[in-house]
Amino acid sequence: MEGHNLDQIQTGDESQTIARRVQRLTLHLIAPIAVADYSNLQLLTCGGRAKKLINNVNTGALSDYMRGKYRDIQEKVYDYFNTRPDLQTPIEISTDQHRQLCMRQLTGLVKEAGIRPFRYVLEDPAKYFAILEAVGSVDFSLGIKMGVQYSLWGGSVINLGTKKHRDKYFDGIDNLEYLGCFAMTELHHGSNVQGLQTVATFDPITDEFVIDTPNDGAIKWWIGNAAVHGKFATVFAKLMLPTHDVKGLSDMGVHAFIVPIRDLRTHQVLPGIEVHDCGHKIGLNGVDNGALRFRSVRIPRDNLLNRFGDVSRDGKYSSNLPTINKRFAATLGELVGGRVGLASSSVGVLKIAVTIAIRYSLLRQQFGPPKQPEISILDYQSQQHKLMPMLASAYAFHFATLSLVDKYSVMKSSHDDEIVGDVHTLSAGLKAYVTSYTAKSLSVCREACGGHGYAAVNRFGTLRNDHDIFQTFEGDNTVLLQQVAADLLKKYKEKFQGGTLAVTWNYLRDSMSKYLSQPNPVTVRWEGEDHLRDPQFQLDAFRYRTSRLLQTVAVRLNKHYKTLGGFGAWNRCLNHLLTLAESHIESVILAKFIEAVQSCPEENSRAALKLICDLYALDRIWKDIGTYRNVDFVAPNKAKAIHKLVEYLSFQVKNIAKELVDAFDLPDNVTRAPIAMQSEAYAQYTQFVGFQTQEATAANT
Ligand SMILES: Cc1cc2nc3c(=O)[nH]c(=O)nc-3n(C[C@H](O)[C@H](O)[C@H](O)COP(=O)(O)OP(=O)(O)OC[C@H]3O[C@@H](n4cnc5c(N)ncnc54)[C@H](O)[C@@H]3O)c2cc1C
Repeated sequence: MEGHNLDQIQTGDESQTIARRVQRLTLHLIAPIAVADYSNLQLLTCGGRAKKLINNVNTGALSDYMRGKYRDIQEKVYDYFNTRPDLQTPIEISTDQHRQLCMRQLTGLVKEAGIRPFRYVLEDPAKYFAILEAVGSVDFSLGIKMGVQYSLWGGSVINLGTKKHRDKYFDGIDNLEYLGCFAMTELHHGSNVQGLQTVATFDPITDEFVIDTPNDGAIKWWIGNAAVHGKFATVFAKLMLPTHDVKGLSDMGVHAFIVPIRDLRTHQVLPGIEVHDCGHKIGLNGVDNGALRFRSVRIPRDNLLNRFGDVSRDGKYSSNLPTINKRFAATLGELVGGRVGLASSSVGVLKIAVTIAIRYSLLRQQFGPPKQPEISILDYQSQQHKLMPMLASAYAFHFATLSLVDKYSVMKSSHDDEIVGDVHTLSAGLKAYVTSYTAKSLSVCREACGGHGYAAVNRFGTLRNDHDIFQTFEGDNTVLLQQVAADLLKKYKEKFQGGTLAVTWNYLRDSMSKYLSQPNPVTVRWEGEDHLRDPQFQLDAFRYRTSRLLQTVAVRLNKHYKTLGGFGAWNRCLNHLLTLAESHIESVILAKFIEAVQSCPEENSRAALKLICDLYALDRIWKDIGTYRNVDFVAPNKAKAIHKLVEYLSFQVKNIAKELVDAFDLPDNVTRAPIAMQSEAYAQYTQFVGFQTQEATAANT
């Protein structure tokens, strides 16, 4: 690293200076306390460009730009829990107590604070997601319990059902009288929903469905709210209709049914239903996940959620959708809201973690030049390298998920087919990409805070454990990314057959030929800062990579198809397909970030956003520099210039890191880690473990 910076210094007497510096730098490694000349090191790090530093950020203006239109309701959530210390989750708590506390938190939110999220699931999804993010920052178990109640159980009733279901269940779901579950996953089948085995057989004599678990592999597993609190479950099962042929029954595919599981008055589990507790988990222990087995459980025909398919009194099936696959896609399609919520909540987790790590890194001092004060650990290039691209990513994801939420809201009101398709793919991709990134970053943040990052009170343990499963539920990330890749391939095929392309993927239509031609031998060598910081260059680089990946995987799939068939060919190219999906999602994120920079009305905030957007883009290019070099998109000199610029931008961002995390506008009662308090952090930390304040100690002696 240092050698690379030293390249900038040319000739002559300076070589001796360089030698001395190298010696000092080496000494620094052996005996850190003996570092001689930090200011020189700083200059080397910045490549002498300190004059261009952005030194001030208008935090208020930036925060206003970021906060979106639903910050007020988030503040209402924060304020409510701030005034109710009895509802705050202690660091150490048993599973049973945590579940009860989580239930009291949810009841308090709805009945005492008067925040009724359910109506927003349909009417104003953006407001619903804003509440979800705020509630998650109180306790992620609470966020998930609320999500199970309103997006999963409630969402399935209103999105998969019809007016009669809405009329009957809306109020009870809204006021928590009808606590419910979403029972899709089984012991043997999670990702492969079409493999579900639970059956719902229509009995024309009694006009009922009979729900059965045919074998132990079909036990509903992991069902939130089932172990303790749920009264109802939306159960996903194969709808079987009696026929008059030899088969006797016809499988109409997976449908959703409302099944009461506990008595509304006594809370006893109803006959024919067996419930067991999935037990203590790695995280989210405030949520009571359970397993359900059904033995000839009878429910009225009306309990079929019949928006996409219905059964008449005489046992005739009807649907506007012609095939099982189309009905299945429509059913699952209504559930994408959960993914949108997880993607934006995951950004909320990332913001909290980055805020704690950066505030502490600014406070914490270790080592320094001889006879000079110690320096903040954020002044170390390595700490900047860990945290500054992460801060830039938190901003990038913020704008990308805001735009996803907006698009989802439009989809809910317009039902426009093109937007529906776009939201499905985008929600799958962003959920997968953002949650994977956040999960990895939580460990980096913990490590960046050293030993104090390991204290449970400083939050990284809970954040990491609670968030980890975001990568799996609402669709396993690896499976979701394949949906993105499949969609890109579909669009690619359409392009070459002359079809139109959906909005988000427009760049494929506009630029495929440009990106698939050989890179210009002159521009691959351009290394000037203005060029590298030009959004057009950055977007071109991202899209070039995606287009190449898309074209090469299409060729490979085609080749393997002949010998391996569709499934085998897909599996042979799977890693390639996943890289393609991630690359595409990164392009979408960057495009949204660039748009957000350009739309920012206040100059000072725009400059700060431009800086972190450049860092986001160039850091991603640098992380994948092997690919860019392999295809000669960048020449060696340009690769080196990108690396230098990433370090320089990280250094610049470091100078405004405090303001950038302040602009997230997360109050201390949300971040909560004593080491990240905005004042007296060390004092708050020492008091947490039991030491008195210095004033109190003095008064007692
Ligand atoms: C805490 C918690 C709460 C939950 N809450 C609910 C709930 O309320 N209701 C509900 O119905 N479900 C719930 N679930 C279940 C959750 O939705 C499933 O766990 C999830 O869908 C993944 O399914 P799976 O566990 O069967 O994993 P699997 O599908 O078995 O995946 C295991 C591994 O195999 C890989 N894999 C699978 N298929 C492929 C493929 N095609 N290509 C490449 N790799 C593949 C995956 O990437 C993964 O690494 C919950 C789970 C947990 C842990």
